[in-house]
Amino acid sequence: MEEQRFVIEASEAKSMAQSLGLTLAQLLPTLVKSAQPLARVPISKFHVAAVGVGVSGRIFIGVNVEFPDLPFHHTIHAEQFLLTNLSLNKETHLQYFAVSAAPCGHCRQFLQEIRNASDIRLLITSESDPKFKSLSEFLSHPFGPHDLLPKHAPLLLEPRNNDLSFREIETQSNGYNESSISISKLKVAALEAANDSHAPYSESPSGVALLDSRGNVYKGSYMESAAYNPSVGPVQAAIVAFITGAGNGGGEYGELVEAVLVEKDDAVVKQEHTAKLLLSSISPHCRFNIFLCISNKKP
Ligand SMILES: O=c1ccn([C@H]2C[C@H](O)[C@@H](CO)O2)c(=O)[nH]1
Ligand SMILES: [Zn+2]
Repeated sequence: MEEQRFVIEASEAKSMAQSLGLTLAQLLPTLVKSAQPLARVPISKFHVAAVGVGVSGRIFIGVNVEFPDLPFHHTIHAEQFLLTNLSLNKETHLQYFAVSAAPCGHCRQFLQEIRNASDIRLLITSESDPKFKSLSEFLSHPFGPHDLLPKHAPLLLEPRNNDLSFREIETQSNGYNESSISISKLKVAALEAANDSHAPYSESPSGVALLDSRGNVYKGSYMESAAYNPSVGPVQAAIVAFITGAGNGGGEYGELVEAVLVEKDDAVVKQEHTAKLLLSSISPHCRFNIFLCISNKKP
């Protein structure tokens, strides 16, 4: 039960709503306050929670996560956390969400990565008369995937396979002896995450897998924004997986002991240095490994 705090199964969500005489959408704002303490906000102390419902009827929670000692752009906004949580759980569309404060411009932009984003409905619980309104009311004249991609290209949350693999003969690692089982396991997980990565703008998908001291693996896929800057890095995505999966949201980053990043050898956007920086800051003893992959997609 504790482990379910960032995802509520559809049947449970439905019975919660029914017992309160509410629709699923109406239930969302009632869950925001209890989610706010899950935010990790050592810098601002400003707890943001976003609670959304997907097409499956499952409810997902997102909170903001800040990293002291690093520049602000590493921060994960609650809305980005929410979308990462949906993506990790293979939820293909976000319908409604309630959030404790008005989404910033950067989050309004990141939400554009979802198909028919303007129809997503959102409610701000801190308003005096909170009501669901369409995202298009918060961001008119949007710039988004439709400006850059072919119409039928898979968007964020939609199934994809980037068709990445390792070369037959391993050519590159950081020199670390790859004999350990944990590294091979992480390598497979990080490649899966890279194959799920939403990186149509740079065509530089990447994935990270993290191992904690209890042997649990957490995967994270890089997710790009058409406007570039609001993108979510693969380490950030894996941290979301760690926070949501590490039991009651209380996992300490110091429990992370091993990390594997997989990215393309000819990527124009490279994660290596940023990933290393973020990981070494939050868990100084976490070993970092990088493995390069190739794309089997025909140009
Ligand atoms: O849309 C927003 C705006 C801000 N924040 C977070 C970022 C930072 O942690 C804190 C203060 O800006 O609130 C969000 O999570 N979502
Ligand atoms: Zn934001």
